[in-house]
Amino acid sequence: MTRAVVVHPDDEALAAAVAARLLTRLLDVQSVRSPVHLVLTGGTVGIATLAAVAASPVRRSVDWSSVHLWWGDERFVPAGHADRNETQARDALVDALVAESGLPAENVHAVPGPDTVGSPEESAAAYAAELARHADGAAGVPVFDVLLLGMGPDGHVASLFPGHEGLSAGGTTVGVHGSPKPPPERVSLTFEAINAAREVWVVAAGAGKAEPVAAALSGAPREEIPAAGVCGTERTLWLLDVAAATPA
Ligand SMILES: O=C(O)[C@H](O)[C@@H](O)[C@H](O)[C@H](O)COP(=O)(O)O
Repeated sequence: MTRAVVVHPDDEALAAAVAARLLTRLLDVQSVRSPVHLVLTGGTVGIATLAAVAASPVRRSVDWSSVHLWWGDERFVPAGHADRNETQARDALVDALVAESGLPAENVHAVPGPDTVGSPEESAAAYAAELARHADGAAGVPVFDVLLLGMGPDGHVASLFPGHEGLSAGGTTVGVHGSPKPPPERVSLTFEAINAAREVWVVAAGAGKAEPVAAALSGAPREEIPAAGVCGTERTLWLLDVAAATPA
């Protein structure tokens, strides 16, 4: 497994570069295997990256008919709610891929919300079952080709927060309560599921991320800095802007 850190001038350049890197990676993977499994993230930079993919002419080079989209975490709010990572991803890119680029609607694997299940735990169980239905590795999830993660100022990734019960959860998914980042109820992939990905890309921008970035890269305990606990089986990329890469 290799790890690399790539730094960009600012958040706009970062989102554009991650989009270009992602599209190129999808093309490279599709030249050797199919289907491709991509895990999306919420957050400012995560969604900006999807918007940059939508704006790129290279988007037309990808065979979206054999791509599956998943989420690393989801807020436990109803389908269509503005706070859902899915809603923001659909608005930025996903609905256009379904309407115009041949992405099958059934390949968009949304995490169930309170409009269809009764609790974050029920949602986590349903999402785990969907992941298992597409599993091709021993981990009970598809072997994700790229798993995108934003990172919070406390070092959280997905909805794995410092000191929270999700950090030690077994299995592939976990229901989260009392999230310090609103909304409080969420569903998240576990470290086990995240680290089954071939490539994990942590994307972070802004001075507020510099301290957890430095801590994660210097080996902080994942209980304190969850971002320190993510690792792709083949590669881990830290894709940053200068502000996030510059410790105070
Ligand atoms: O559901 C969420 O909120 C996201 O999945 C979360 O993990 C996000 O990626 C980070 O909090 C970074 O968000 P920003 O890029 O907006 O700081």
